[in-house]
Amino acid sequence: IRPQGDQEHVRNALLNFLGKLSDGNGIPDPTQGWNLTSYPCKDNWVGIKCDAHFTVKRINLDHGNFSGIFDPSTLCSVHSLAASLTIISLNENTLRGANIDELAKCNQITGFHIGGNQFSGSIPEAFARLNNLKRLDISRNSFSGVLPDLARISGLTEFSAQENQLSGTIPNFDFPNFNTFNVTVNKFSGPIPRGGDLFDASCYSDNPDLCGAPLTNRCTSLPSNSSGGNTSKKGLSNDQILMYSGYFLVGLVVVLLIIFWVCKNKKAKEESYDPVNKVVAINDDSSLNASVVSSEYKSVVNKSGVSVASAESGPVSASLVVLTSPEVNGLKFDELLKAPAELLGRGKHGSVYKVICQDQGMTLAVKRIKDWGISSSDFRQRMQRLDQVKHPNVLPAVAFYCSKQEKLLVYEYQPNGSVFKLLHGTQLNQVFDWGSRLGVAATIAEALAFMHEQLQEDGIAHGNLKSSNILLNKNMEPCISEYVVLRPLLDKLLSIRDENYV
Ligand SMILES: Nc1ncnc2c1ncn2[C@@H]1O[C@H](COP(=O)(O)OP(=O)(O)OP(=O)(O)O)[C@@H](O)[C@H]1O
Repeated sequence: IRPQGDQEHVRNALLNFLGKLSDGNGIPDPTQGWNLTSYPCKDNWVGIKCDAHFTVKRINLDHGNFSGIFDPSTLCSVHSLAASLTIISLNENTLRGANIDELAKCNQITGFHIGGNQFSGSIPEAFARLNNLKRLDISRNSFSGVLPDLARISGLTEFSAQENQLSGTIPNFDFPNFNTFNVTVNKFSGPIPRGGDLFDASCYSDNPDLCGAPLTNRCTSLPSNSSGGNTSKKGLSNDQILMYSGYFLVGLVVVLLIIFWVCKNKKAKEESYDPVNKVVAINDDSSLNASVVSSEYKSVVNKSGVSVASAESGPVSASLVVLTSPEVNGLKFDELLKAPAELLGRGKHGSVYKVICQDQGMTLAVKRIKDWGISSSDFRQRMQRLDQVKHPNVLPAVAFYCSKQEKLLVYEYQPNGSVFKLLHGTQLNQVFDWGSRLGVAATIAEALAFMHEQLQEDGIAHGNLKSSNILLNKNMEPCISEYVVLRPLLDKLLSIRDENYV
């Protein structure tokens, strides 16, 4: 049995509800209850059905001659009523509606019957939240607009909506569950959903734009969603659309993660690329073909991101540095390094490769220096200092690469061999008489004197002057090559002495 206070609340709510329903006139016959001197369950108000605990379960005021307003908020905002009411039946009155969406608060409702009234406007979305609804009768009113997705209410077995002005598509109801279905005389359009043919064509008649079984007019195209129907073009419910969108988003995230992972790995691989090993491999196996050599050089350039630069660009840490040289200005260095290469020879201090750049019409000689005990910064400083000192008989480096383990020097290729080859007769058809030899010696001595004078303060000497490092340029002029490749012998002796002393 409900406490007195609660019953008073319920009584007040019902009287409020009736007041609006009857437009303030109440129930004409006082013997029917509905007054402040009695209680709805205890005194058996007309139209009220309660259970054994005096809880209001049903309100049935069909044919009550009511012409006011049905406002569900008067009932459903009272917690105990909202939790107990299962049926509201107001058929065959002349009622209009207000706050109809508030009915969703009475979520125990299993039957809502307002057939034969004057309700108008659209059916609120909130109706689709009446999860316990089994029977819905909104027939013979003036409802318009599209239906909410009532197909979400899984237990629905009766839907009577005939003689309204409803439009849009018919929700994808679970027709096999239904025992009553009627949407005649409306403005529904599109195909009758799957299973809808369980009901006769008479249940669909007078909807000119409806098509498909059980109607005789066939659907010619996919249903249009422009009228705002609650199903998608392919008959997907909102839930399904939401679900597929979720799958799509998860898929997208996975794909993006994979792309991110692949890119990261690629970058890590590029960063961990060690040109030394490749060069060593070439050095260890002279039968390796030229393209291997060139690809190694290419990766050096790619890694550094440096192409031909002017002298002002200066050194780039652990990367290829292009020094000034009129011959290579404007030449793209990566293109140059893509070119085929061939091993020219191995000396005591490293190997030299001939690299042919056909596009630019240039041929270069690249020397990889082996085991040179000099720091990268020292090497870089020497190269840059040397670049400032020019002599026509000293072959300038056009570029260098410098990392902790690796040092490369790039020169213009000199086509006429070395003084060593002239002296030892390996070059045929070359006459190297004493006059020419003295001329070469004088030229080299002069060039050397110039370099020593210029670089005196820097303490930079050639350190490895010999006939194989005196090359003959295209004019058969002798040029000192590989200046600065080695520290001067004196430096070496001093460092050996220091090491022993320590
Ligand atoms: N710029 C160049 N143009 C043409 N040939 C070159 C050039 N630089 C070097 N060479 C040739 O490449 C070959 C190998 O040179 P490399 O300097 O490695 O040998 P090396 O002088 O005998 O030894 P090292 O200088 O290491 O003591 C030599 O025959 C040399 O004349």
